Amino acid sequence: MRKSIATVSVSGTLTEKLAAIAAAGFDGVEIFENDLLACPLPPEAIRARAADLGLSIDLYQPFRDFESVPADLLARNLRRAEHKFRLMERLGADLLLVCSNVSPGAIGGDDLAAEQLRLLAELAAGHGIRIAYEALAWGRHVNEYLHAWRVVRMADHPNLGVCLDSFHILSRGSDPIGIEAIPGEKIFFLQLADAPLLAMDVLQWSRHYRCFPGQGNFDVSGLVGHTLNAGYAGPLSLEVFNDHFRQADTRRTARDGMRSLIALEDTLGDPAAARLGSPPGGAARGFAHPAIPSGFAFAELAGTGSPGGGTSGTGSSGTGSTGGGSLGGVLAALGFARTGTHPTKPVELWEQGGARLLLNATGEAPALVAIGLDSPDPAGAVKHAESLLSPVLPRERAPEEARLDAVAAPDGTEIFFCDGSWLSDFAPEAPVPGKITGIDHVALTQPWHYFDEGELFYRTVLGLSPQGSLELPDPYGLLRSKAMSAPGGAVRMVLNIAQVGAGDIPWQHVALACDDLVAVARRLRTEHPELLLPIPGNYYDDLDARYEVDPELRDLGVLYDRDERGGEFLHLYTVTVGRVFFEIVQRIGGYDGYGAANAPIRLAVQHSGGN
Ligand SMILES: O=C(O)c1ccc(O)c(O)c1
Ligand SMILES: [Mg+2]
Repeated sequence: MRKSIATVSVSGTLTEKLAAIAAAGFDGVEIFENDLLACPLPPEAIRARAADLGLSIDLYQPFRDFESVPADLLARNLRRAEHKFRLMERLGADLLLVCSNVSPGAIGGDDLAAEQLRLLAELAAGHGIRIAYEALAWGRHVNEYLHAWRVVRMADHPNLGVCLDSFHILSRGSDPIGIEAIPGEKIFFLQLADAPLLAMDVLQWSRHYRCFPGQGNFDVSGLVGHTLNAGYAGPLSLEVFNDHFRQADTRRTARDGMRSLIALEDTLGDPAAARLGSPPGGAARGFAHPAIPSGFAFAELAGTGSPGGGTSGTGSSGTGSTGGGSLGGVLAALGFARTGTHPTKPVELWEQGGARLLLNATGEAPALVAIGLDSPDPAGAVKHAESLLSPVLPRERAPEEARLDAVAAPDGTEIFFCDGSWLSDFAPEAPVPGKITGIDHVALTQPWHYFDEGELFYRTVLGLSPQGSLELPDPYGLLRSKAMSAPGGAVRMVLNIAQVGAGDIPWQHVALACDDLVAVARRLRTEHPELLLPIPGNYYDDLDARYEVDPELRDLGVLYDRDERGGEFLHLYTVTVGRVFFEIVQRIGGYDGYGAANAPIRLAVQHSGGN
């Protein structure tokens, strides 16, 4: 299907927007009036610019507060429309979006609205222009899409149809099945936006929190399915008002919008996937995906060598971090052993149980740089990622080394798709037995303004489903956090926003699973107490008040959480090395969360180191 986007959806000047939209591969644009008014180019030059870029101008918008007005105002509105039609002729646009009147002075009654819209359509016809009437969710009288359709049907003019906008329909909880009752040729345009579920005034919600399909909680793909069933053959057009997008990189946002439409189309191609669409508040929507990862193959940490040698990164902030400790030293203290080295690269394999960590001696401050995922079809996974505009990373490798395909996540983390053959490069010794059984999850910081892009990437490229979104208090602000997981929790990722208040949150972490956290904590407390993040006594006083937990947790610095079903979570944190720290977790009784209630305690200690 043709893909379009409203210029209001991305940052920049009109010419910057057009260039970015074309570069992202869109076929057309909706020109938002403010962008045109502020543009120094005359309409003819904008038309030529769009044509040079291969973009059609699919719609001009919005035309406001036209219908349901007293006679004197109608005359003025028709004059205003006449000016816009002449502008559109110069621009080469033949579809005008008219949104339902929001003015308190608008007069009720469908007869009047229909009669006046009919006059407008007749005037438009003289210019070869058509009118797409859109019910704004906060329209004074017309605020439901089926109401807009009734008015359009009553007006009965070939140059008048409806514009459907997924936000206005789904934000009001209207059932989109009714779209199928509208003849496809009377649906002149389809605008798409998703949004997170928020209990707030619908106008504020629409103007600040819309996002691309797949980034929020609406079943946009289900709505598109109904619209196609009705016979709609026009473009899928993104129309997103979002405070972050307005500040983000123009090209990056346009590309992300394109990714969302490609992923949405994937769900349409597969009726079963389309049916996975969830109602507001329901479970995650599924995207068609060839190869959902089945586990963590490894996490790769850059920066340090072994405990004895190599570079050792130092903690960035004085407290809550090891002074000059190396990642290898921390891993050894956690019970990991170096089981292999790469034949051609300064990379070591460290293992314990099913947990595999690569230490890559790059000489930089320690950081989590890559994640290996076990994939049932690595080549298919990369092709899928490429189809969703993710950059595939070039790899240098010796001919005898295993082929490893990787793509870059929005935060720069390299994501490898693995089939197991990579391990033979390291010729590993048998891993030492230990209490740690595997990687439970990794937590990555997303760049400021690109949180939604991160979610869409993990959802569509990796096939993970969002588990829930949280805002966690931090001493200097609020940390936005979202957990994503593969079925059964085989792969779990936590996305955190990278900026709180004025400062960056630089940390990433790897959480390791174990079956006996108390035993791990006892050993650390005895042998390496300096590695344990100190947890305030006040936390344990509160824990005592809420739950009857073993008093030993306080001595060991182990944190605790319990879910409504009685599932329990025991976890501890190490101090930070460079940008990285480790968490060790034990899930009991089907606990499926991440100890979010305890994260603010950790953040405060990491920031202040107990001051
Ligand atoms: O917020 C608005 O005013 C507005 C304008 C035009 C649209 O198409 C829309 O969905 C909302
Ligand atoms: Mg709209």
